[in-house]
Amino acid sequence: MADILQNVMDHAVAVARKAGEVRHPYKDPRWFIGEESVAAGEPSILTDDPTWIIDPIDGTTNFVHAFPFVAISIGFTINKRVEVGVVYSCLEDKMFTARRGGGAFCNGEPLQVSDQTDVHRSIIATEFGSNRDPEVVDKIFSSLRNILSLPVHGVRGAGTAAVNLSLVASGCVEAYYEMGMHVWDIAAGSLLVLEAGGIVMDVDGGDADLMSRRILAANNRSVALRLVEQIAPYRPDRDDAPPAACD
Ligand SMILES: O=P(O)(O)O[C@H]1[C@H](O)[C@@H](O)[C@H](O)[C@@H](O)[C@@H]1O
Ligand SMILES: [Mg+2]
Ligand SMILES: [Mg+2]
Repeated sequence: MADILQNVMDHAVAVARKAGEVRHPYKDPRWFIGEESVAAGEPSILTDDPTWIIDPIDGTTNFVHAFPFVAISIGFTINKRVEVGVVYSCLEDKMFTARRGGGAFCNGEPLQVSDQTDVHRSIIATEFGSNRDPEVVDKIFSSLRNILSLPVHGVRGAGTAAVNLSLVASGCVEAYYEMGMHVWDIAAGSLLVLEAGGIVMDVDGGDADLMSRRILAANNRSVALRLVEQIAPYRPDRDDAPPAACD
């Protein structure tokens, strides 16, 4: 694992030098999008530059309540594409790693998504999120009712987007969707799913967009598209939306 991260960091330095950059890729805030740095006022703009996208604790509510799923999520992008993803599920002691074109692994063992094509025999992961706006809550429950009524085998939520994505990559659930989470919740995990043979798209079936705060990750297209038909979509403010103007 240390080797993978070192290679990536070396790559980041090489890309920077090639571009004539003198910035240090591990220290310049423009090379990071982190939950805590953004909360502290740093920008949340994904550029073509090598960028680390970090969530130090994914599953904060779980952590506070000792609900045993908490993860560290580290993604690395170049040209806005995730090149490396690392999710460490702390209490399970599982280190999930993926490198674009290099497969996905859990503690060094290769991962493969489920081969189930029938949504009725699937488990779907999702989250309720933290938005209590009645219109949003209605959409969440509408999607849930539609999916439960398909019917599916079950609906689950680990309380962390990164772990939910690791569950798709591991073949434990067939799909995960959510609206309202952030880029640092999903950057690393989305590559785990792709490299384990799955797909990642928008909840309306369009192209995935890391900054859109919407994701549907699935083991295959047929399960994903059945879910697209059931999901009542809404559009949270994008992660790269300009800050609201002050009076
Ligand atoms: O625990 P954090 O890092 O805040 O991330 C969670 C996010 O805030 C919630 O909206 C989602 O539903 C969870 O899946 C995230 O993992
Ligand atoms: Mg998070
Ligand atoms: Mg967090």
